[in-house]
This record gives sequence, structure tokens and C-alpha cells, in this order.
Amino acid sequence: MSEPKIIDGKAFAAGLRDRIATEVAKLKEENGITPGLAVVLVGEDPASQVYVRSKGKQTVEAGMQSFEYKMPETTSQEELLAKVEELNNDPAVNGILVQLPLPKQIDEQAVLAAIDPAKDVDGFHTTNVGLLGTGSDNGLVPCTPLGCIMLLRDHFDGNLSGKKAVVIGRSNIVGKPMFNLLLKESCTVTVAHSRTQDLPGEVRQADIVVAAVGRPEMVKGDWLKDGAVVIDVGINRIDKPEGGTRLVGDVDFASACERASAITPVPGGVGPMTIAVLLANTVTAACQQNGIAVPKL
Ligand SMILES: Nc1nc2c(c(=O)[nH]1)N[C@@H](CN(C=O)c1ccc(C(=O)N[C@@H](CCC(=O)O)C(=O)O)cc1)CN2
Repeated sequence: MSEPKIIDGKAFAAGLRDRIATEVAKLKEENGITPGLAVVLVGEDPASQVYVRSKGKQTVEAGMQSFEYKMPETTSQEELLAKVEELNNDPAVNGILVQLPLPKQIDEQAVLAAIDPAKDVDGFHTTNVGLLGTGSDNGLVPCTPLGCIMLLRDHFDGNLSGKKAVVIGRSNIVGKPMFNLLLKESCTVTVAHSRTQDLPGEVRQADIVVAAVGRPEMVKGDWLKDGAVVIDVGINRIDKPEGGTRLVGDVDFASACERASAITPVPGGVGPMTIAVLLANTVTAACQQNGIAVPKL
């Protein structure tokens, strides 16, 4: 097999952010609306701090308003729920995101359920989960899976119909919404997980492999069908033999390159799409809340 195409999520995300900035300028000019995104960070997880900082910076660069709330590690569930309620009632805030993971004293599901579904730019509220599951276009869709679908649509010139896809991982944040999005594109979708009996056998059937298990380099190249398109959602930090650390995905990139026709790298593949899609979802939420047609991005 010749060298695969490297699907450049970083470049795609940059283009998406440019298109978002154009739409935000139009919204201001034609409707007098500046979309606002509120991000709540509880605690001091170093990776979460980096992601939240990037979200604020990219929100402002796209011409939107950014509201950032940092709450201490010891925050109680009641205090966080009170913050969410305040943001639900704030007309300047079109989108609300509570950064995950949350400290262990807080019930994540209770917090996600408290976010107004119309402002739920993460798409994690059961109302939005249900809308996606029933094939509706009216909800808000989780950022990482929607980013994966954008990359796949771009790669296949908009037509994924009839492709066999395997999603490895069944999380609420990636695996399950990914299943629904691929189904909506008329793929034949298998969801594999830790109890799947013959994972390499399932992967070998697939034209599209989406790996979202959080296990470094678990998916090996010789599991893949020749010419498979591989979307690697994993972001795992591992130790380097010479000291220090490096990021790897859930797919063994070097061996996968011997079989795949296209593959997302880690870093620089799916990761950068997550924040760009968050900005797109904020524009979508602002339009939906104001009865304005949602722009195609
Ligand atoms: N409420 C949410 N919490 C979390 C989400 C989410 O979608 N909503 N996703 C992740 C973290 N995340 C955004 O929040 C995120 C992860 C990774 C990247 C990214 O750009 N990764 C880079 C590598 C970055 C690095 O060097 O560490 C890449 O893959 O190229 C952006 C956002 C969990 N929490």
C-alpha cells in the first residue's frame, strides 16, 4: 500500500474558524447579535486549564464574547448548579460548557441535566442526545464526534453512504454520538467495546475505523482492511524511553500507515476540531435562540 493521506485536522479547524468568524461578523451586522460562550472550569486539572484557555482565546478571535468561570476544586454540587442556573438565565450567554472531568464530589449527569438544552453547546443534555438519536437536525451535537464527521465528509466528498464503519468505544461523549452520526450518513455501523469478542475481526470488515477507547496505540495496522480510513480520537500521553513524554492516539500510527488509505494524526487530527466545532455550536445556538437560519459551515 502507498503512503496514506494524512487528514490534517489542524488545518481543517483553522479553515472552519475563519468561516465561523465570517458568520459571526454577519450576525453582528445584520442582526445585532454577538454570540456569547460561557465556560466553567472546576478545579485545577492541568490539561483542562489548557483546553479552557484555548476555548476563551479562540472564542474571542472568532469575534464572540467569552465568559470564563474558574471555581475551586472543593466546589459543591449546589454551588456549581447555582452557577449553571445563573448562566441559563443570562441573555448574553448563548452557549454553556462545563469542562469535564469534574471533581468526584460532583454528579456529572446532574450538572449536564441542569444546562438549558438550547444553550448546551456540548450536546450532552438528554434532550440533545434524544434529538440526535432520532435523526433530528434541530439539536446541538457533541463537538468531537461532529468534528470527526466533518473530516470524513470532507474526505469522501460528502458521501459516506453504504460505508461499513466500526466505532471502538461506547462513551456518551464520543462513541454513542459517533454511532448516531455515522448512521445518519447512511453508514452500516458496528460499535465495538471492551467485551467485543473478536475486535481485530470486527475492525477488518470496516471501511471507516473510529478509535475512541483511551488506550495508547491499541489498534494495530494488521487489524485494518487495506485502504481503510482511520479516525483516531485518542489523546494519550506516554513516557518516552529517553525521558519526557509524547502524545499518541488509540491507533498504532506507524503500522496503520501500512494499510490505511487515510488517517488522522495525533496530535493535529481530531483534537483541534473539538474547539472549532464548539465555536460552530455556539453560533448554531445563538441562531436557534433568535429564530435565525443556522449557517452551513
Ligand atoms: N465539556 C467538555 N469537556 C471535555 C471535552 C469536551 O468536548 N467537552 N473534550 C475533552 C477535552 N478537550 C476539550 O474540552 C480537548 C481535547 C483535546 C484538544 C486538542 O486540541 N488536542 C491536541 C493536543 C493537545 C495537547 O498537546 O495536549 C491534538 O489532539 O492535536 C482540544 C480540546 C475532555 N473534556
